[in-house]
Amino acid sequence: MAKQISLKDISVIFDGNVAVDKVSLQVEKGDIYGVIGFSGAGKSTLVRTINLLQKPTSGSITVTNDILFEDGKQKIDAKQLQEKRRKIGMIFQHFNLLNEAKVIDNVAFALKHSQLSEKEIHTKCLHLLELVGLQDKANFYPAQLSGGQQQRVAIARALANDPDILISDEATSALDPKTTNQILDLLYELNQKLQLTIVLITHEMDAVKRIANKVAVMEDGKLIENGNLLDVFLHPKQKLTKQFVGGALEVQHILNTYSLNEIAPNDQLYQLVYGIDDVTKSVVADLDEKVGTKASILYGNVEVLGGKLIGTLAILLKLDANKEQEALQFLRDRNVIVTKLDKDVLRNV
Ligand SMILES: Nc1ncnc2c1ncn2[C@@H]1O[C@H](COP(=O)(O)OP(=O)(O)OP(=O)(O)O)[C@@H](O)[C@H]1O
Repeated sequence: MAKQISLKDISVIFDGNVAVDKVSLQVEKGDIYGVIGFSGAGKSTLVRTINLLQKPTSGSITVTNDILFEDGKQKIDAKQLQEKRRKIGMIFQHFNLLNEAKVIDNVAFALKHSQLSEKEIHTKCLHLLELVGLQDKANFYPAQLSGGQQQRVAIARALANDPDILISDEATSALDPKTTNQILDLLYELNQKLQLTIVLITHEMDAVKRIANKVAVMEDGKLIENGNLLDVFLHPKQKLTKQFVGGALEVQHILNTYSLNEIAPNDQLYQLVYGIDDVTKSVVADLDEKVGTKASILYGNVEVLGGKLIGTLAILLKLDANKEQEALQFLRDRNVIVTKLDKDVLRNV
């Protein structure tokens, strides 16, 4: 796959505060690359360097074979940068539409510098509105549309210059869950139909899980983990990543609802994450049968990730140390990712 975006050792420092700390990221053509992290992690700042809306303090940026920034300097002139930016569409949380302009004029706005005739612009805008499912809303004003529809207008506008890349900066954060999924599905459809590379900034793992093929996790300006979605999901290395995958926050919330104080000091809580290939097999039933445990299931969930079924369980094991090791080995031999859940940490979540 061709490299579309290459960020190398990018740092962004604001008045001595390091917002992005030596981050390197490679995005290939056709990727939907999720960039996830809590508020203030540096996601927006990093991604805004791709089109130099934010100049890095150091590092290099290459987009579709052109070096935009290197050795502390911009490497293309203002006109080239303008052209480059047109090939990088952006959508935002608050849509950023012109409220006094009709939907079609909002889309046409992005083409005001193009060589197209007025008629060609009109035809193109109608086509773009059709692409996002809003062909019947061309003459409406933004205020007459729902949030989801307004975001569709913003997507049509972002696609007006036939970009290779679309940056989505928390584009679904202001939308309800159903509309969020509809917008995510639209982005996926556009990715497939137009071979559009998408960089998806979000704080919601569900958004990443729904459409991304790759994911990068950011914390305190650093990229702490990245890779193929399934690899990261099944083998999370960092504590924060473990929290994001497997609905860990939800697991913790549910576990907290149990009376964990009643659990004996030697009883252990584990989170199990595993691929489900054979629906007739139960990993916990096998564990009980083969190792002689009596695992108690406190939480269970199955979801589809990259087309694969992934199960997440939280179980309680009452075992002596030897037996516990045997149980854990049994699970690991079956490619189950086992994470010990700290009861004290849980109480504090
Ligand atoms: N223009 C700026 N001037 C000074 N500090 C900034 C500027 N932009 C961002 N920062 C700081 O950089 C850090 C990273 O912010 P950034 O917006 O990139 O994080 P984020 O992960 O995208 O979070 P959010 O989802 O809340 O936007 C924050 O501490 C923020 O206050």
